[in-house]
Amino acid sequence: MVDYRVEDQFAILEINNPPVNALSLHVREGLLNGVLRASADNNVKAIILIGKGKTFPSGADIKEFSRPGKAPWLPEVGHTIESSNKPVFSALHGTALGGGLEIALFSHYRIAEKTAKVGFPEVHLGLLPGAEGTIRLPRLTGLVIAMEMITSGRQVSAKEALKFGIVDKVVEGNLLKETKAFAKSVLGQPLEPRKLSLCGVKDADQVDKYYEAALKELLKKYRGVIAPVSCLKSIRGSAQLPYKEAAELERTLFSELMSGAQSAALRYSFFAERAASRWNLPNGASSANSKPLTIKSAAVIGAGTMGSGIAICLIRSGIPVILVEQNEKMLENALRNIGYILQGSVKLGRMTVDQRSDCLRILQGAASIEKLKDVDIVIEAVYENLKLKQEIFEKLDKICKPTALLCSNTSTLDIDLIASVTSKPDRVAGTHFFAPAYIMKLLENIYGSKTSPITVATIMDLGKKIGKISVLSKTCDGFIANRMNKIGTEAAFLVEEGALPHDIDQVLEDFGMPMGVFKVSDLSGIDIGWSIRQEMAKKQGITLTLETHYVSGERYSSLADRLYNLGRLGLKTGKGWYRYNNASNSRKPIIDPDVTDMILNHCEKLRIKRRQISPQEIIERCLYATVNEGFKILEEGVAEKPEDIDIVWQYGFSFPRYRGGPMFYASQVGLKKVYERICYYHESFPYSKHWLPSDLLKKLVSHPNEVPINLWMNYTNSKL
Ligand SMILES: CCCCCCCCCCCCCC(=O)CC(=O)SCCNC(=O)CCNC(=O)[C@H](O)C(C)(C)COP(=O)(O)OP(=O)(O)OC[C@H]1O[C@@H](n2cnc3c(N)ncnc32)[C@H](O)[C@@H]1OP(=O)(O)O
Ligand SMILES: NC(=O)C1=CN([C@@H]2O[C@H](COP(=O)(O)OP(=O)(O)OC[C@H]3O[C@@H](n4cnc5c(N)ncnc54)[C@H](O)[C@@H]3O)[C@@H](O)[C@H]2O)C=CC1
Repeated sequence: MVDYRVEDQFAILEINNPPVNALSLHVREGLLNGVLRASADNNVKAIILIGKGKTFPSGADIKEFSRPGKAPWLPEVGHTIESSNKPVFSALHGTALGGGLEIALFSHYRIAEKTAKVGFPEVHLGLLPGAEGTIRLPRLTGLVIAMEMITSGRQVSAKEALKFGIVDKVVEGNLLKETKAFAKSVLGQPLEPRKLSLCGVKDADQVDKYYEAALKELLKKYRGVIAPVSCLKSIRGSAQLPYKEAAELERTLFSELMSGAQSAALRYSFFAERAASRWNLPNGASSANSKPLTIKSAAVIGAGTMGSGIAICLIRSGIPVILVEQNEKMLENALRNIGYILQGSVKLGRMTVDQRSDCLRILQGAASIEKLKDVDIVIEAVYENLKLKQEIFEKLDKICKPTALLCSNTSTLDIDLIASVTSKPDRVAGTHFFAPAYIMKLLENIYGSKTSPITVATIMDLGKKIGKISVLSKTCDGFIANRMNKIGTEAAFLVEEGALPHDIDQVLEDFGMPMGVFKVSDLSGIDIGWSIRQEMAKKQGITLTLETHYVSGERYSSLADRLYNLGRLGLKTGKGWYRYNNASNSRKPIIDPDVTDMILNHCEKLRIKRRQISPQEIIERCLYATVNEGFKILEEGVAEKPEDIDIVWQYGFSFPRYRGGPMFYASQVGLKKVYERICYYHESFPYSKHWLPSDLLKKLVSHPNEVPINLWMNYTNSKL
């Protein structure tokens, strides 16, 4: 794991632990033994630590954090490095992160290859750099930069690291050769001034001021997240306490974070995200054995909200797009709108003026689909209407080249029904983007019964290329995301039973959702849900009234229909579940007594006796109903593994990452407890079929050994 050799009186300790040279136990042992051996060898003048392959160590081995660890610990390795009688040089390339950067900070000198990046990403894992990173970095950079780098987890370039004083030299070419050359130039100089444990923090007298300012920012930016604040406390300790005591404080804070629920969820999320990019189809095809096609050109049909956003995602990644609308006028409007959106990105500093021009240069409009014969992929984003989509796919089947992939952005429709009108159903799939498509990171890809592995591999790969997190779902009504989301339904029932919209929103926001469900509904428009419900009723041959309380034996809430009838369509009309001060263009929701009156009237008419509802019930009703559906989705193979579901929720619905996702959350509460509450709610609400307990969940609770391994979370010890 650490190769030891002596060259030109340099002991070279080459860390070899692919893929990212994580500091696993054997690497720590190798470093410790290597430094001791070199220190005792009279033929060695200096020691060089370097990574083999693509990087210097990118951190501690996160997998080791979930099991009891073993000494030597990183701080012990670090102090052995610092107290060596020979100068130690860390030669950085790739990504020197976390524990990797800490090892470098224990070294006496740091040389970075020009393209290297350094940083402390621990905060993203709900941790702090616990091998004295919070004590050492401020000694090099001063407090402000250390606070910013450690609480944000930002990686900085070699050039910036040089400016901040983190590295001593930036080199080009052969890193080892350049490090030796640098080493020769400083050999013989005293080591004491190079030992950070002996240095002070230069702006220590300003610590209270910097701490207060940073804390204020953090509390605003990372509501409910604890690691950034712990990072800050530890950095404050670095300035206020003697080195040893500061290190002890850091250790205490690190242990608190490590044993806490937030870090467990964030570490799970790190691996879950990577696991979601791996997929297996029932026919044995998988991400490991299927190669994607290269997508060099694309077409998007329908330039409304979604189509325009999808086109932006593609052109931003350099993929030329033909955007198709119904007529020239609509096309012109859409192209102008895309120009404005990109202009907004320039204003926000997300792209340059030149990049915007490059994007627009590869965007072409068309008012007919006849022009699509040469494109590699078509993404259809017209209205959510099966007949219309089938007509379009039938035409595309005739016009497009035989190798072209034909994809739909449908949010609910069965991909098999869309594919059935084509002669090449193996080339048909769903590519479900989330609104706004040019911002939201999730791409939920959907395969039908005939979709080929190449098609799946290509859309999963395309997602990655355009900067999305791709997750694969089998086709079904609503796929993973929309099928599982029971929050809105249960929230409306809770309002009928006694809660008020702002009570529910507050509880969901306190849980960590960025916005409560009623605020989201106002933002997207009350009319959107209304049209979906009307369409559904039409399909079933039902007429919905304001008194409708059951539809086909299922409980139904007409509260939102009442809002629609009152013209309260949400933010756009200045009134919805909340009121908005449109005169001042404010998007701030204001609690509206008229809505409370409307709710009370509704309940009176339907003879619903209202009662006090606790925050606990709100969370249980909204989340456990969702979790129950999640288990049904797993059972049916719609999602292959729980990690896929949690990643869909994190990136599609902004579920707080520090809670892992609904499935992880349920595992932390305890599946047995969740199951019991689901059974209780099923008994209480027999007319809501989403409370019918999932068989898989029942089995996990009663006969866990009979459940296939992929239906367990791999990266956590789920509690029963
Ligand atoms: C008696 C008791 C006494 C107790 C005393 C205890 C004292 C203990 C003190 C310990 C202090 C430790 C302090 C510390 O500083 C902690 C850390 O260092 S935490 C880790 C910080 N580093 C990171 O968070 C980096 C995470 N990785 C990345 O950001 C990216 O992987 C990276 C940029 C490095 C590379 O990206 P890319 O090329 O895109 O590759 P992938 O992301 O796909 O990764 C490839 C592969 O590698 C796995 N992996 C990556 N990083 C790690 C890691 N740090 N540990 C383990 N595995 C890692 C990743 O999961 C991928 O594998 P898959 O199989 O695909 O999942
Ligand atoms: N709006 C949302 O939040 C999301 C919507 N979706 C799905 O995306 C699809 C599109 O939705 P939106 O963009 O919201 O709808 P939209 O109404 O904003 O846009 C649809 C566009 O399709 C165009 N169109 C209709 N028939 C056409 C044809 N024959 N040829 C070319 N263009 C045609 C319309 O002129 C319109 O501009 C739907 O299937 C929807 O379910 C998916 C995810 C989120």
